[in-house]
Amino acid sequence: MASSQNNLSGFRAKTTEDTKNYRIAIVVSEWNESVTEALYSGAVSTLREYGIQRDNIVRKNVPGSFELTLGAQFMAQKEDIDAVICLGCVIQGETRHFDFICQAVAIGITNVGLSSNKPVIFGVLTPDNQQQALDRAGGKHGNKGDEAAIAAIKMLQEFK
Ligand SMILES: Nc1c(NC[C@H](O)[C@H](O)[C@H](O)CO)[nH]c(=O)[nH]c1=O
Ligand SMILES: CC(=O)[C@@H](O)COP(=O)(O)O
Repeated sequence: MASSQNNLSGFRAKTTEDTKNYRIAIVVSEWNESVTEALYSGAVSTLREYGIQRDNIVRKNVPGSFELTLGAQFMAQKEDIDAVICLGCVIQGETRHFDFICQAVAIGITNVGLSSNKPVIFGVLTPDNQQQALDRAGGKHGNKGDEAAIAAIKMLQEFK
C-alpha cells in the first residue's frame, strides 16, 4: 500500500517494561541532509516516546546511503547494541546510479541483519524527487523515521 494511503507515522507498538532498556544504533546518511535529519528526529522522538533512554540511542554518520551497510555492520557487531536503524534518502537523478545504490543498500542492509541476527531496519527513502522525500520526512505522508523506529521496537519485542 502506498504511503499516500498508509501514513508512515501511523504505526504503533506495544509498551512493555523491557522496551526502555533497548539500546539502538541509528546510522544516518549525510546525503540530502535536510531530509535525513528530519528522519533522524522522527526516529529519536518515537524511540523516546516508547521510553528508550537518550543514552541508549547511539548515532553514527556516513557520507551517503551506499555506506549505510558498512556502518550498520560496524554497529550490529557491538554486543551492547540490540538493533540498528539505517536512515538515508536516495533521490533519482539523470542516470542509473540511483538503481545501483538502492539495490546495494537494500541487499546490504538485509544481509547485515541476517548475519548479525539483529534487527537492521531499512529507513531509506528512494523518491523520484525532493518533494516526494519531504512528504515522507515529516510531511503529508508522515515520517519514515517514525516507521523505522516502530519496526525496530516491534522486532525486539517479538524476538529478543
Ligand atoms: N546520489 C545520492 C547518493 N550518492 C552517494 C552514494 O551514497 C555514496 O556515498 C557514493 O557513491 C560513494 O560511495 N547517496 C545518497 O544517500 N543519496 C543520493 O541521492
Ligand atoms: C542517486 C544518485 O546518485 C543520483 O542522485 C546522482 O545523480 P545522477 O544520476 O544525475 O548522476
